[in-house]
Amino acid sequence: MMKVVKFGGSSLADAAHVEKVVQIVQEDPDRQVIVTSAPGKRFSGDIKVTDLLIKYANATLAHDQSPKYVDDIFSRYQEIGNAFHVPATVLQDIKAKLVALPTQTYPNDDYLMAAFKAHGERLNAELFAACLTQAGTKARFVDPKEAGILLSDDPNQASVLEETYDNLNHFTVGNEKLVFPGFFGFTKNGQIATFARGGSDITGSILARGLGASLYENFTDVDAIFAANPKIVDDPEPITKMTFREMRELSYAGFSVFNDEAIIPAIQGQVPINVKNTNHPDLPGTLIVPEKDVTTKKPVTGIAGSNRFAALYLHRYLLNKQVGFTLKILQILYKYGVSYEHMPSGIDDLTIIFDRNQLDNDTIHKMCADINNTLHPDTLEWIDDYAIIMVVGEGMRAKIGTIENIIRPLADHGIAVHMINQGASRISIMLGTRESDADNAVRYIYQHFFSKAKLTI
Ligand SMILES: Nc1ncnc2c1ncn2[C@@H]1O[C@H](COP(=O)(O)OP(=O)(O)O)[C@@H](O)[C@H]1O
Ligand SMILES: N[C@@H](CC(=O)OP(=O)(O)O)C(=O)O
Repeated sequence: MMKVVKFGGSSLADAAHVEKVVQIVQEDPDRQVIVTSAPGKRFSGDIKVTDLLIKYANATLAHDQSPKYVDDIFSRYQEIGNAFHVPATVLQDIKAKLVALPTQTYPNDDYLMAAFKAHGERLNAELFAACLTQAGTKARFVDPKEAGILLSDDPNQASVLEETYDNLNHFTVGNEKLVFPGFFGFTKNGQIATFARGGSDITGSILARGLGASLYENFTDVDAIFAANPKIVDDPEPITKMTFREMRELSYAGFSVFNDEAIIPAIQGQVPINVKNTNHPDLPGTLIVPEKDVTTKKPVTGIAGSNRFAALYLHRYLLNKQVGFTLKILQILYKYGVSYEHMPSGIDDLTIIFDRNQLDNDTIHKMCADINNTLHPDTLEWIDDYAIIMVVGEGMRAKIGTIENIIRPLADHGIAVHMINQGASRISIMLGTRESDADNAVRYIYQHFFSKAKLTI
């Protein structure tokens, strides 16, 4: 029985939190592999170390050599290191690595950015291994290079290469605690590459699969994954158990508590995930498993909303009769290196939904002009203000009429629904709304399905 345990930035933000993390690691001998994020926000309005490193990278690119960037970052590690009385050499080494970042050579600015960002986790893993050792538990830092965590050549949006799992298969977990930095790995050329933001969850999941863990524990700052984002809905119900499929859809659509790509390695390795609170480790948290008992009494497990989308609406009469129309659109997207998220269609209409974070204004402009010139649609409209609401639940499969219960509260409150996608996934219904309506849509749907009076129906 071996557990991989990941601690998010909120769990490692300062010495008081690191103290709790040390206790959590020490109280269960199965917690042998630890994954650390960079120190996160200590209070609302604080800046995560990853964001401080991004500022430092941008300053370096702008030839700004002010020492304030290193000072701000180093002070975060120093506060933790001093509280644990780690040997002076540990903190000296952290400072030296930060100072050296601008002097290294990088293939281009994107790789420079990746290397700077990765040091948030790298230095925190080194520091945490020293803190554990100080607290009497034998621990060592593991470089992702040593473990063979190989990533694609996308420096800031990398994905894991399959060889990683062969490499991890040969990696031995002994008696000492192993502390891995999350968020980054190495390309085959030996360059640092990071996952997208929030990617330390992915590292934990890769290690859980690759090292054959019995459980992947993901420690954060909430008691559970709730049925709706607690920043949108007051005091939402905790989800005690959900399936991998439910988690994947909910995290895709806004449950930022668990990165949406991070579920994939856990699914491949069939490793259950337990999301728990570092501040209340005795609570059960949320268990994410391959299958669960389904009840139609509670068809909806969670409701998520995300504003990170944009849509291209296209109307042309007899679109359904035109051979190769969609192909031509896809060729244009391919030409600009753009992937799409969803493409719901009618007889004469097509809506293409994009992840807005993947697109800059120049690309949007050129892509729309190309579509206009090549396909001559009757109407072409770019909708920048687009949100997706996802209502998810394994129980929806067997329950008739759920769609009505989702739409009715929105209609009652005057919220327009621009798109409904039901059927593609059997366990979710996706709605498109204006960004300004997204939070209220989540609130009204939540109220309908989770208020106690409604549940007894
Ligand atoms: N449905 C949800 N349930 C719980 N937390 C959620 C949900 N949706 C969004 N969150 C947010 O996710 C946060 C935890 O994720 P994150 O900030 O990435 O933590 P960490 O620093 O531990 O990686 C919570 O503080 C909460 O605000
Ligand atoms: N530190 C990185 C990676 C990460 O996963 O962080 P966290 O576990 O705090 O979400 C980020 O801020 O994106």
